[in-house]
Amino acid sequence: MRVYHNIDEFTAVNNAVVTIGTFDGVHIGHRKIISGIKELAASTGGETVILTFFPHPRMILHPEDESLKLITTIAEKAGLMEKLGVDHLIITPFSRDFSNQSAESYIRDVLVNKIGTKKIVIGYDHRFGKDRQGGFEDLQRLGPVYGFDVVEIPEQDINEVAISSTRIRNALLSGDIDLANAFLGYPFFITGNVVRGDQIGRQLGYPTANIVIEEKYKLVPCDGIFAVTVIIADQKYKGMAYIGSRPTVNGLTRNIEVNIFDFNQDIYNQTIRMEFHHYIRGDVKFSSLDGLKVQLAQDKVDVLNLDF
Ligand SMILES: Cc1cc2nc3c(=O)[nH]c(=O)nc-3n(C[C@H](O)[C@H](O)[C@H](O)COP(=O)(O)O)c2cc1C
Ligand SMILES: Nc1ncnc2c1ncn2[C@@H]1O[C@H](COP(=O)(O)OP(=O)(O)O)[C@@H](O)[C@H]1O
Repeated sequence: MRVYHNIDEFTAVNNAVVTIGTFDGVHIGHRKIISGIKELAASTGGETVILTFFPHPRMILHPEDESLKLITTIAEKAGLMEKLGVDHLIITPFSRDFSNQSAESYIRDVLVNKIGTKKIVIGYDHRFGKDRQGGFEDLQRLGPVYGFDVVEIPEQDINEVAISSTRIRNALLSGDIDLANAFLGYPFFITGNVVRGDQIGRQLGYPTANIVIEEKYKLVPCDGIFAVTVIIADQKYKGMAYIGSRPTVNGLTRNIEVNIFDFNQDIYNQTIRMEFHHYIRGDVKFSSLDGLKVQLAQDKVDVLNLDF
């Protein structure tokens, strides 16, 4: 898959089969659309093109506002699309110039001349161009003029897609990992760097790698303990993860930590990926570190008893 960070880097391809959207999570609804464009491309000898937008205008206009949370970072989204076999991913920032184009010039200059669109798969409610004046009707009207077909994604499918992105976010925020993963079609994951903590973990007999996620807009599940797999340098390990403020040791920051099973390596400063499989329990303030230690032994038993 080729990734373009600006639409100007893209040179038109033959028989481009295009879709446009945010695709947060690249979940089962999105996968249906992506397999749709892949089939269309395969039957016409064409190439698949996804046009997505990043950063979100709110991130540029209000960088201090951290309320916007996404299931996937832009890099994770690109990775998932690559795995699905998408040929081209164009990531355009929501610039003023871009959003000030008229609907007709967007269709002519971007979709037709820049991308070479021969088929566009789009929701009935997709809006584009200045003041969101353009829509499905404009594409249908101008398709014959510029030589492309418009394929509508039915209302029911759009609603499903929208519902599942919101439902996945809500499921992750309420600890329903099983539901989130069922909608995603793969285990929810985070990607981050391992940093130093207070080094209490190793004294407890449970060293925990502290993970820091660079992208502030990445959604982190609710506080609690989770059964996870950790991917370090292409190797997979099972483990138990903790998200919370460590009330037992009067922690001041909200941490993401993981005790990795059957593992004993220094991984400070490494980038790791952690996949969430099941929610185990909520965060608890223990009256002593010994109390926490007893619970950690039980958590490990509980995690190892699960199928994942
Ligand atoms: C599986 C797991 C469960 C945990 N549960 C709790 C908990 O219920 N309450 C709590 O205060 N801390 C909990 N912790 C966090 C520990 O307090 C933390 O790992 C310890 O303070 C070590 O911190 P350090 O990595 O900074 O050394 C848990 C950690 C793990 C790995
Ligand atoms: N099984 C393991 N699980 C997690 N981290 C481990 C493990 N074995 C060794 N480590 C290393 O030890 C570190 C965690 O030890 P810990 O005492 O909790 O220190 P810190 O407070 O700095 O996280 C990890 O960042 C990693 O480099």
